[in-house]
Amino acid sequence: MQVFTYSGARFSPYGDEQRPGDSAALPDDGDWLAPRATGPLAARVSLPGSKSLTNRELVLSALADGPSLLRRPLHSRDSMLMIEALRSLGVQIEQVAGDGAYGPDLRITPPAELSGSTSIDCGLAGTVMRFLPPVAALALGPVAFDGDEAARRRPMRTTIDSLRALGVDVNDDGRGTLPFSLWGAGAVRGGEIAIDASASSQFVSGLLLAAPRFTEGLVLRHTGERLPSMPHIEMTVAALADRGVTVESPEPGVWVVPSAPIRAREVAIEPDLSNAAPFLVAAVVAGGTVAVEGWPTSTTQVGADLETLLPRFGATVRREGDALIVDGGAGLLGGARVPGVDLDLSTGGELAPALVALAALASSPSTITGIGHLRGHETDRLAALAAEITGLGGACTELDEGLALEPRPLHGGPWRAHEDHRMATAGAIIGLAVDGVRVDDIGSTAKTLPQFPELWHGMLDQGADPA
Ligand SMILES: O=C(O)C1=C[C@@H](OP(=O)(O)O)[C@@H](O)[C@H](O)C1
Ligand SMILES: C=C(OP(=O)(O)O)C(=O)O
Repeated sequence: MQVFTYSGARFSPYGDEQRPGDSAALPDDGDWLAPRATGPLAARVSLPGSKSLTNRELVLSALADGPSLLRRPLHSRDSMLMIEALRSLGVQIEQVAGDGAYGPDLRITPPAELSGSTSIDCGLAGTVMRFLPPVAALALGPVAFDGDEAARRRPMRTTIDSLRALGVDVNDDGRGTLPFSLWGAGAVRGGEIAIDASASSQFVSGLLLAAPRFTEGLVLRHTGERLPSMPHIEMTVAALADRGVTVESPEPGVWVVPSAPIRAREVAIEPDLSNAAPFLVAAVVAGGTVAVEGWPTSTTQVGADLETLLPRFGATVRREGDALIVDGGAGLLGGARVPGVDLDLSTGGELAPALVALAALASSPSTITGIGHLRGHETDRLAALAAEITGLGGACTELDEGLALEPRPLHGGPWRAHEDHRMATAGAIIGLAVDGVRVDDIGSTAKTLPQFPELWHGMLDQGADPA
């Protein structure tokens, strides 16, 4: 069995070896020359597991009443960071042989008591920095949290304030970001607290995941004006329900979590539907079809919305067997008209970079709103998308809560990933249609999809027979 390593800032499931497919496209300066599409596609793509599901199930398994088994989990930098952090809190996590194409299954055995006196590297993973502090508060002893330089710019004040409101001893420098530390008392009493989760749904999810282990459970009230990414909160509530914990929501923005055992279970992780976005968008650009295999019939993943979003750009979408198939017809490259869109993406901000890249190639203007909170993602995604699209000759301007795009002919040039996996894949989308787009850090895709370069090349190599 292939040995997966969990070390190094740039995670690779291939250990120190170079990832297949990378070398051909890497010029001397280390940039990745995005491959052009040369004709309509006829591709089938199978993707690794969902980051959001994997990291939730890792946390719930660590807090459960016995050993759990995750089948076909994601193996990427974000899941590696979660695994290492949980191990350092005393959780046993072993790789066991499974039937997944992208690595082993995971058996997770919770300790009798979580142990503190450790430090946790959050990397750039929002799920690690927002989900683990409430878990660490259940451990005994000090736990320090830090991450990448870019992670120190992501909002954390709500996590810090909510822990304090729960009576946890937190030490920070008042900036509301990493690094900070807390002193776990071995238990959290719980009760009722109010938080402002307008900067990230992960503040809510992090508290809900640990709350069944609070002595009195939790009544959580969101007080801010907006609450992004609701499907991710629904995913958290559903994952808890599947483990025997019923979270009630008596009114919008209020969740009531009982103090209850979190059941151990075996769970199969669905493919990552947000990571399907660039592949499915490729069919709209290149024309022809891209099928993503293993598309769930029902899911809490917001990537499911691609089924209704991509037709707005002129594609047709169908299901065949277990696959979702996007048919781009002649495709933008074959002369099909790809209309711009007016979209509110407040529920699915994760999909924004791929859809903005497509909108930059569209033949009429687009406005994408409801995504102000993307300024606190891996990078300020609104500034980054506007800068990179403008750098290639496009017209993309920032709005208060979104982006406005006008059709312009694009030219090749550098595309900076800003350490953001979804910026890197957005550059790959534009590079399908524009010669000479060079992504500076394709390795950033290792955050949630280390196999991106070879899957992308593999998709393009499966072009339709011109006859
Ligand atoms: O809970 C989760 O797994 C996530 C929630 C969302 O965060 P925000 O609410 O901060 O956008 C999403 O964008 C992120 O990629 C994953
Ligand atoms: C915002 C994202 O990640 P994170 O889980 O680090 O918040 C993302 O993957 O688009």
